[in-house]
Amino acid sequence: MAYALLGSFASVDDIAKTPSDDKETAVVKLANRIQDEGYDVLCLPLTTDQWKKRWTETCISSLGDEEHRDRDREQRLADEKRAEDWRSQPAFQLDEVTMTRLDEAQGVVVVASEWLELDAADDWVRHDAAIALQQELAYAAYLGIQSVILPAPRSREHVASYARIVNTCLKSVPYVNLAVRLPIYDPAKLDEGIPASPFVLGRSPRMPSMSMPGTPTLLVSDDSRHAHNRPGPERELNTTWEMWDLIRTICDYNTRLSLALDLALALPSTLGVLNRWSAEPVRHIFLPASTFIANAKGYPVLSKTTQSFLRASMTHQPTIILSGTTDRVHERGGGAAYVQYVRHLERTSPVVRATETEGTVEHFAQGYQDYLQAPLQPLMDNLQSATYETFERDPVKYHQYEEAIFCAVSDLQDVENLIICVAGAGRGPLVARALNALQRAKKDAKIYAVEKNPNAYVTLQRRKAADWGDKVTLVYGDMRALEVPEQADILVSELLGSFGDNELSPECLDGAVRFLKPTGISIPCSYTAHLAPLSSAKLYNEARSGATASGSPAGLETPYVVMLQAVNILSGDGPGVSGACGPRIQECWSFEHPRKDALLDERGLPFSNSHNVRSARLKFHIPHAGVMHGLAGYFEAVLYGTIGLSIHPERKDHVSKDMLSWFPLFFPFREPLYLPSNSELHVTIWRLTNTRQVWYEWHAEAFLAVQAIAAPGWEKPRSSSLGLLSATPSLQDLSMPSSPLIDAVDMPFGSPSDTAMPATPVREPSMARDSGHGVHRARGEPLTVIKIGQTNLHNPGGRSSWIGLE
Ligand SMILES: C[S@@+](CC[C@H](N)C(=O)[O-])C[C@H]1O[C@@H](n2cnc3c(N)ncnc32)[C@H](O)[C@@H]1O
Repeated sequence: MAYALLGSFASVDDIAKTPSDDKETAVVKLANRIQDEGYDVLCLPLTTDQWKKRWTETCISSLGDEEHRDRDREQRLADEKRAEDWRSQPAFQLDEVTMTRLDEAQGVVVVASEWLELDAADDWVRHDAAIALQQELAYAAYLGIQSVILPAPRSREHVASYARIVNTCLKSVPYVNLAVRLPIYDPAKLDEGIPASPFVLGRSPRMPSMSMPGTPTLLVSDDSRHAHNRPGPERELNTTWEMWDLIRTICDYNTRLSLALDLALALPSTLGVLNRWSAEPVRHIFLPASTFIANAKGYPVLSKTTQSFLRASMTHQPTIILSGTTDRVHERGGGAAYVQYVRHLERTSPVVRATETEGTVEHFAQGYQDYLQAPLQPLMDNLQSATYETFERDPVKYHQYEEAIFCAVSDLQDVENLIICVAGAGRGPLVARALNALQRAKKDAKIYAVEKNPNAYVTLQRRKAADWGDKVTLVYGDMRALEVPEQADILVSELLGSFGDNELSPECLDGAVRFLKPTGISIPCSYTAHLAPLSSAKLYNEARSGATASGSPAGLETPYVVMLQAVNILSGDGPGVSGACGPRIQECWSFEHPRKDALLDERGLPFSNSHNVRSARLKFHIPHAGVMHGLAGYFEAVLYGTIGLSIHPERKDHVSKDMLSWFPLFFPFREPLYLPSNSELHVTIWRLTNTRQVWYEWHAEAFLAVQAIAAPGWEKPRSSSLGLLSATPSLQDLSMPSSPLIDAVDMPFGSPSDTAMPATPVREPSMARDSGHGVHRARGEPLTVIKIGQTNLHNPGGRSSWIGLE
């Protein structure tokens, strides 16, 4: 099965060089030829150099710059009239477009005129570029083209203008998918002495030729050309991503807007930063032949980082667009070598391998990746037979249970008349596993199987009649209310949800523990909920579409079960700016069984559910800037001894590899929360309850460390008893902050330094990085932590989502 489509880029020259005849145009011939060469998709520019020439003459030459100031007035008026005519009725001439027929346009990906500067500093250039882009998109829509790659943004300064134009285009061309072309980063900016591209700073007349899709260069800020302000790689990488984040935010996360990542330049080895693209809608990847290096035999291969990146990108099922493959950039292999190599990367991608290997979660979950499902409510609802059947397909979960029962039974060698109670038996798989374990341990026991689902109870009766006989006694009813004739030595249950307690295992086992002898064993004996901050534009959009459809925030205040794929966990291991951060994925709370602490009534039941209320406040270190769309929830359970169940991403393979039964939980945020590099995230989550329901509420705050530099106008005290202060900075001393959000930071208060002075945004070069593990102070420069953002309180009072106790 192919995960990626392979695209071949044909330039205007390629089209011109391909002879056409009455039956087939050059474009149709090229499309057929590339299919024979193993490609799936033809990618080509929509317009020709004639269009660029006319647009440049019309819109740039008429601007009246130095060169044209001397022309006579009449000529200038005529030029301006021509431009106005075009603006009021934009249309192409025949030779300005590469395609005119529907058969040419079928299935192609087109590149809009890459020389259009939608983020030009000049208002007129920008205005006319916007009209030109709309004209191109309208023409693409006329031909039924579904995918258009937009000209790349080039200026951080004017990217909002770029985004505004793209948003207008998304509204005016309703059916075309647009992709923003973006290099992952621009190493030229790190290389002092290399002048910024004339393409970036200059106006359109000096634009490069369109024979190849030129790799766009980003203009971070004009200051970046000065050595002392040069951005580090992290900032450079952040800038391209932040541009994308701004564009998609201005376009309100439009699902027709995606990314065309440009891999023309060698990738940095900072893989942690590259992970962020996994949470973004990467639909196309540009891969020119020049990106490849030659191996020892002269064949084209990619650098290790690019290989890993491409392999990981297969989750997006992107169209990988190769260009220049016939230009003999490499000695050996010819054009076919590039195609074979990319297909090899696809085959050896871990995600592709996992998906194609039977028995893995990835194989089992095909079609469910990033698909939001409402969690089961097995207490309130009666499950369908098909749902039980899906559970029963997981060999790992039942194997773990059998091992746990086997070990517990073996440890109870001395107990006579052993009794096992399976609470919530469903269709009976745990009963069958308990019988297996007993046989293996050469022990006899009486088994009680308790089930409240009347329909599953019929299946249990059938199995008792056919397989189990007198060894098993069935008890129909709710374990919180019924009585069993005798107490058990081992209580087996599987009432766990993706977050451990979210299918009300604690509440149900409060009732079932009455069936257990005081010395008895509960399998599971404990379970723990875990959380991690998550970025995923896809999940946010999915949850939001539910909320928009219903007109209430419910969709964004409901935890979902979801097989996570196009996501990025934003946290990293490390102490963070406060020094108090926990690991990348953190424990929230635990439940233990049998529990010893609850006060019980005469029937052995707790008086209220207050003992099952929980809360957690977690601090996460955020090494790389990202947008948080919610929290990923996981659980781990100890069944018995060292035997457990885990969906914790870092431990599941050690504890219960290839277990299929649980996908993680996703707690969405109503609004995305921007987290700058080296920030700190504080998450508070509560498990709350009343007599009828259990629900979660969640909230997050973001903090950033800044150095205590005085605000402009503040004067350094002549002698500071605190001894903390650096010299009063001038305004020029404050270089551009690494994130636009830092500009919006208020003066802090309540921090130790605020008695002496307010803090202002930090000067980035003095914020030393601890190899991605937090920020430490540069000598003599104090850090203060300021709050930079927060979310709403989600699901207050369980207004949008809850789990029913009745
Ligand atoms: C997640 S299913 C597990 C079923 C089975 N043990 C298995 O592993 O396939 C949980 C089962 O517990 C039952 N259940 C949930 N709460 C219960 C309660 N309070 N009393 C009795 N049965 C309950 C449900 O009807 C369901 O059959």
